[in-house]
Amino acid sequence: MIEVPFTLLPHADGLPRYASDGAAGLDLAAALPDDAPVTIPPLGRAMIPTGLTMALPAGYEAQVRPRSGLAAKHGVTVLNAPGTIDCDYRGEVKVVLVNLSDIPFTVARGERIAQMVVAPVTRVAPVAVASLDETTRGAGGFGSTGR
Ligand SMILES: O=c1ccn([C@H]2C[C@H](O)[C@@H](COP(=O)(O)OP(=O)(O)OP(=O)(O)O)O2)c(=O)[nH]1
Ligand SMILES: [Mg+2]
Repeated sequence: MIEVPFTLLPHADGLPRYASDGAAGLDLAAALPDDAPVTIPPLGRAMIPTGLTMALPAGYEAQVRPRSGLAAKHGVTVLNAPGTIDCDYRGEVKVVLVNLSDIPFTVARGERIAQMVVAPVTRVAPVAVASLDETTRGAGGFGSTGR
C-alpha cells in the first residue's frame, strides 16, 4: 500500500474508502451541506465537491470513474470519465456528474457518487520526425476492420 496524504475540507465526509477488500476504487462521497442536496435535471450536469484534496506521488494519477450502480439504476454517470487527477493537483477533487435519465436525480450529502482508481502513469518525450514506420493497419481506424 502506498500512503497518500489527503486533507479534509470542513464539508468532507471523511477519508475515501475501498468498499471491499479487493475494490479497485476508493469511493468518493458527495461533500454537500445537509440542507443543500443537489438535484440534476434530465440531461443536466453538476460539479459535486468531495471535500478532499490529495498529493499523489510523482508517477501516479487518479482516475475518477462512474459507479456502475448509479449508471445502471439511475442513468447517472461521470461526464468526463475517466476524470484525471494529476499528481501535482492540490485543489479539491470534484466529480462531474451527468444525468442521462429522463427524471431528475438528487445527490445528498455523503452519497457515494464515483470511485477513484490510482494508477501509474507512463510519460513520454514527443520527438518530431519526417515520417513514421509502416504497419499493416496503417491509417485505417474507426471501424476499418469491420463492425
Ligand atoms: O474529474 C475531475 C477531473 C479533474 N479534476 C481536477 C484534477 C486535475 O488535476 C485538474 C485538471 O484536470 P484536467 O487536466 O482533466 O482538466 P483541464 O480542463 O485540462 O484543466 P487544466 O487546464 O487545469 O489542466 O482538475 C477533478 O477534480 N475532477
Ligand atoms: Mg489539463
